[in-house]
Amino acid sequence: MPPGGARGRPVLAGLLRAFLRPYSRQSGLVVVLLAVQAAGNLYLPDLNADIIDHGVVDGDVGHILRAGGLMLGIVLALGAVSIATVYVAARVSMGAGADLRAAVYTRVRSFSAGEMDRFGVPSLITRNVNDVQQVQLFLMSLPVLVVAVIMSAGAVVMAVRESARLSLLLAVTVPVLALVVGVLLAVLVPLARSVQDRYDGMTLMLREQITGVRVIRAFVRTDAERDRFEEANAGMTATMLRANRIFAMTMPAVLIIANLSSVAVIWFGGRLVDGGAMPVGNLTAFLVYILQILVYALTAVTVVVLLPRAVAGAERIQEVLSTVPAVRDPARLVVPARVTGAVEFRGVAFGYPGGERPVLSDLTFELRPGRVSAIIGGTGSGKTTLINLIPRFFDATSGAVLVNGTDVREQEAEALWSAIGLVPQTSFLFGGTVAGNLRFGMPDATDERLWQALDVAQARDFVAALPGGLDAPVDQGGTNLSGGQRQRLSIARALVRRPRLYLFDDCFSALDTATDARLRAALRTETRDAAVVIAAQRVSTIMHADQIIVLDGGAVAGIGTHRRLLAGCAPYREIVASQLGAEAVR
Ligand SMILES: Nc1ncnc2c1ncn2[C@@H]1O[C@H](COP(=O)(O)OP(=O)(O)OP(=O)(O)O)[C@@H](O)[C@H]1O
Repeated sequence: MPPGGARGRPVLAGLLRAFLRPYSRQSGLVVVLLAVQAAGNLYLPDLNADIIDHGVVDGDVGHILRAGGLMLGIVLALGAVSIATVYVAARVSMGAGADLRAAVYTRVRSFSAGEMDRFGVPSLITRNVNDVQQVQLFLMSLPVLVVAVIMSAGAVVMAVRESARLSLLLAVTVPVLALVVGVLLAVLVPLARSVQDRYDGMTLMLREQITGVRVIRAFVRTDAERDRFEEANAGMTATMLRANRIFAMTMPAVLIIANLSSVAVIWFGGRLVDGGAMPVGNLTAFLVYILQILVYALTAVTVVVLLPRAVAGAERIQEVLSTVPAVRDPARLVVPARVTGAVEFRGVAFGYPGGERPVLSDLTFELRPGRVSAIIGGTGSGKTTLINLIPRFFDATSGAVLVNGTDVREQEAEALWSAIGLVPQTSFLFGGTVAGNLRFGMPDATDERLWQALDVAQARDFVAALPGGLDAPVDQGGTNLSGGQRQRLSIARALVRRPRLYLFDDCFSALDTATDARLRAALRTETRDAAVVIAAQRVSTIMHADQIIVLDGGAVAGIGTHRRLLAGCAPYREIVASQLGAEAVR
């Protein structure tokens, strides 16, 4: 069902109800203040009629001054009430909007890699920023809608009070107005929804084009991509223009109805006044009420037009809020007796959600503390997937992964992660300084500790050469550093924490062979008591490991030392021969 359909509106209403609940007292106050404003505004024309009928017509200057003074007092009081309303309403909508954003953020933070993949990062950002803003915008204009409804209904009542006979005119005006507004909305609502969809598409395209700008240039696709953008931009402009053109017709349409109604009121009202059936003051008041009905109907339209985008936003937000992360802490936590860094895979199989075939199958092995274990395999053989099962980024489809002798599914995630030093395949640095990045997992680490970690990661020289050294600035994503420098800082960041279990996911590939060798030699001493797991494609990186696990198509093809595997594992021999030459396998 499209956004804004029968399912969409309850989603928006439900979301508003839930997030306005903590502000129910302030919201109640806003409604009361709005009602006071409406009552005052409805009373003013009546008071004006009184001045005309009993002051002007009777020539009673005292009455005019008294009623005029009262009018002035009411107008001033209404001004004060209006300021108070805006203040409280703004606090409610800003507060509820902030809570909504925080709720989406907290939920996204609890997502496992599976949910992240399902939504996609750009979409999660748009939902947290743009969609929340749409809902907030609607929330901010809700008081206008409330006023419009109270005022229109009140003006009808007051008009009938002024003259029941003349009110028969309303039987014509109101349906005509309803028809015009109905037609406008029927055209505008789908257009507004289409603007929202195009806006989404445009955001996605821009994100892709800006992120991939180097690839676009390298493949000489600049013109083609510009055309794609211009086409989308023109489409969006055309839709918005159409919506605005129709919206622009609203004002003249309502004005025509207003003017025709005024003529009719004066025509028929004049006759009633002439015949003595209606005082002239009531006629003026009646005119004002009719105009109020029309003006507030117009205001309501401007708010209702925001509805489709808010509904679409609410649906997308609700989708995030109602997604339960597949990886969660268990109800009963098991705390491992000892944190040793030991890892055990027991008959583990894994398939990505929606994937046809399992990516890993029947994995059984141990990764022991004090030893370097390597995982080697061709591209796509499942090395990263295997590593990701250890910190429980995904859960095994069958079998069990044990860390520190306990199933990872039974442990508290934060406790599990604090025992692990992970260096991902693609290093990621945060905007800030070198020291800020290194202290990411251990905020109170001393400078000495940072330099020690940089030493092991073979990064001391380049950091020392940076202006500012440890305080040298790092751009978001580490874009002001080379791939190898990023990689080494990312390794140092893991070392600073001195965890019991290191997971190096193919992170030595950006280093030249000599640096790679020096780094691994230094690592040996630094990580003496910890369990070290290195996933790699390069044989030279892992050949000296205590234990090498050969992955082939997601299954274990052999486990052993370099020497033993050369003797008895054909897939390993193939890998070695392809990288080091036939000589190496003789
Ligand atoms: N998020 C994902 N969703 C679906 N399938 C995935 C996902 N990530 C990886 N795969 C698939 O799982 C398989 C194993 O991928 P994985 O990244 O674990 O391999 P790898 O051995 O680390 O490869 P490389 O050395 O190229 O990094 C591949 O066939 C890949 O297409």
